[in-house]
Amino acid sequence: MESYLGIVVIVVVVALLAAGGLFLLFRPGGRAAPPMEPPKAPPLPEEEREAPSGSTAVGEEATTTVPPPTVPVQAPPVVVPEIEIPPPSAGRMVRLRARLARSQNALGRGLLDLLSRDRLDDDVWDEIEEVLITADVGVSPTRSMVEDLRTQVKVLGSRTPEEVRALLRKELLTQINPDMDRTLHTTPHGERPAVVLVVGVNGTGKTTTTGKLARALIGDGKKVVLGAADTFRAAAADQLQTWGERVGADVVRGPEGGDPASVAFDATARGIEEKADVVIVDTAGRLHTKTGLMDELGKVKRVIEKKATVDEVLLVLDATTGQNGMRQAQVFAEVVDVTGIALTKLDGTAKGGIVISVQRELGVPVKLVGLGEGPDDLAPFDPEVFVDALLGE
Ligand SMILES: Nc1nc2c(ncn2[C@@H]2O[C@H](COP(=O)(O)OP(=O)(O)OP(=O)(O)O)[C@@H](O)[C@H]2O)c(=O)[nH]1
Repeated sequence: MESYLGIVVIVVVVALLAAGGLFLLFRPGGRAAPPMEPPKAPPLPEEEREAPSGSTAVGEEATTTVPPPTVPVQAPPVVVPEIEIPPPSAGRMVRLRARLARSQNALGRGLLDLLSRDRLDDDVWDEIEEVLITADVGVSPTRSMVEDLRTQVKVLGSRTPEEVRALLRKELLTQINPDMDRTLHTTPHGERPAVVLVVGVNGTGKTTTTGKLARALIGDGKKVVLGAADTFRAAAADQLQTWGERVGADVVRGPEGGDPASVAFDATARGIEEKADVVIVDTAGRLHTKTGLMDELGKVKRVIEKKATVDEVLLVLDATTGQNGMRQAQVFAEVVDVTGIALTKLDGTAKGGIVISVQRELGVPVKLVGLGEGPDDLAPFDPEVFVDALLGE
């Protein structure tokens, strides 16, 4: 009987505890304990919210992988290259004349110092001759200069520094010959553009000069088409393409190792089609054999002439290569009628006298000079500015 009463008491106590618990849980205004949430992973960027690529699918063989989700490919933004507006070519040589400092020190100052000495004996004249030869003036122009200077110094007698400078200025100008026609012929002929053929040994700065020239002409308000007929070197065509894109000039190119004449023809045709003022054709200057070069350049020129006139054959010559460069230039001058010289890297040499010797040797004027690596560092050659820069004015 006692054990029966005990069981009843336990049942009553349990029932009371249960009722209290229920009351606590569901009392008015009360809240159930929040369920435990798993910790939140940091939010993924949009494209990563899909299943990771290559993840194993549930219920599949462990070796089977799910193909990567197709992530919508966003088209890259269209980058429209900014077209540059290059400055006009006029006055560039004045702007760049300080770049002739090395020639000024070696040639201009050297001569001024020697000619200012009180006594000009044979030793001094030998030194003057040496300065001229070292600056690449060339043997025969040096002789004629020394002779002229000797005569004039005798006439002058005692010399003031101003007189020496004036004397030297006059003599250098005579040697450079300011009367030569240095105009770059780029005027179109009615419907047909003018054509400039750029020739020279690779490495002289030929492609760079072609690109710089295009900029200068565009700066002067002309419409230009470029022909990358140096098909021998793919990099040359790429380089030209970049130059063209920067200034909005069309570049016609062919397959690597293709026929340069066909590129020249296409470029001329494009020039006519687009009503361009000038077509500039960059050629490969492989000097493997003289006949090979003659055949190649001859063909390029003939093919252009089916559609237009070749107005300029511009020979690019590296001023730092001295007599070696001069010999190569002579080969080009023998195979094609050069009408002008573009003398590059004149900023990097003390041998400014090459202006005199190259004109004398080839009988054609220096029309353009390269005075730096910048895109607008190509200037129409101005003899007076050049001589004044040499003499430090
Ligand atoms: N300082 C200076 N550097 C120049 C001048 N002209 C060209 N160069 C540089 O000379 C370097 C060599 O040029 P090149 O190897 O001749 O290259 P390129 O112009 O493609 O010539 P090609 O091989 O004939 O096509 C380049 O870095 C040019 O920027 C110049 O007038 N002055």
